[in-house]
Amino acid sequence: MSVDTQAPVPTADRLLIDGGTTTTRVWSVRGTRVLAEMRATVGARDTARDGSPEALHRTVADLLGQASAAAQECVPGWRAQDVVAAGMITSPLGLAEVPHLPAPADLHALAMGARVFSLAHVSSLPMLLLPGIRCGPTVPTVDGIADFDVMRGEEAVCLGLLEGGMLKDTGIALSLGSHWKLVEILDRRITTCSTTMGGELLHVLRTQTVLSASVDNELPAAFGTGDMDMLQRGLRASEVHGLPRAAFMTRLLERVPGSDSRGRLMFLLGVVMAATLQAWEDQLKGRQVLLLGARPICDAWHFALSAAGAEPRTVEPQEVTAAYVGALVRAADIVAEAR
Ligand SMILES: O=C(O)C(=O)C[C@@H](O)[C@H](O)CO
Repeated sequence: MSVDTQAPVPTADRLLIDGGTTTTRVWSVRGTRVLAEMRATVGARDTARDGSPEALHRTVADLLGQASAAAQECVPGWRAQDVVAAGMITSPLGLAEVPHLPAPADLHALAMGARVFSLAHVSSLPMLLLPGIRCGPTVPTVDGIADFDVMRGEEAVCLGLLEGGMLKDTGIALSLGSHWKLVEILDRRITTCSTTMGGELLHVLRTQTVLSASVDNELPAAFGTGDMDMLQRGLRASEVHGLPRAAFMTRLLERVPGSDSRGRLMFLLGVVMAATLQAWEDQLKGRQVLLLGARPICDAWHFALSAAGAEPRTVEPQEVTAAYVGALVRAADIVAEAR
């Protein structure tokens, strides 16, 4: 007789939150089917900058309302039973803090570490907040700080990719959001991660420094040979001269006849990437790496990692979203089953 060990197909109506460093997304779902997605460029970074979580709390309340209205419009009778959230929104810069779980951890451990909150100013529904994961010693020391790291949000995506079979039982994923984070998975559990502020650093250099006059606002949607050439030159400049000097070269390039703002942004991207890649190169050589992020950033990393001897593969953004949604729904179901 065969025993069916498959999890039952989820059917509940829910609101899900991915609360990141710079962006907050809310999905209304039936089971794992997304009915609507709402987003705003407000996140944990705003709480840090303002010294108050007010803007984030207000944004979350608005997004939950909008996602509910959109779901009810497309599925009459849709009614959320709860809100499930992960990411920086479960940090002290978010809605309420849930302590990190120690690595190694799997989806079941994540669900068991979740906490239910009642936050009436944000939603009338119970809110299940999932923890992030910490890697390294329980209490880090100054000397050992390089061996310590944390994540909030990326663990849900990676565990969702594992559940969906996109990630093998053992593997590496590189998440390319506000923070660039390398996540290692061993025997279906997250074991380590290494984080750089690559995304935020690029954003700040591009928008808040003198370089904002030298570069385009957005990366090109698709790269041509000229783009790749400038990316490569930025990578090299950073390796040889270090990030602060190579970043200034972006401005100096304005004096080069024929140089344009698109090429200079590609150069700057290469500068920031090289400074990140240095720390990871040995670990990645010969390894398959799943790239998770916006298409242009993934394309740039695909190029740099291939050149560094790794085997990168880009996961489509809709598959990353499906993995995130799947992990949040599964974790909430595990919590419900355990009650
Ligand atoms: O857990 C925390 O407190 C972090 O600062 C982790 C951060 O890097 C997020 O993972 C970004 O998504």
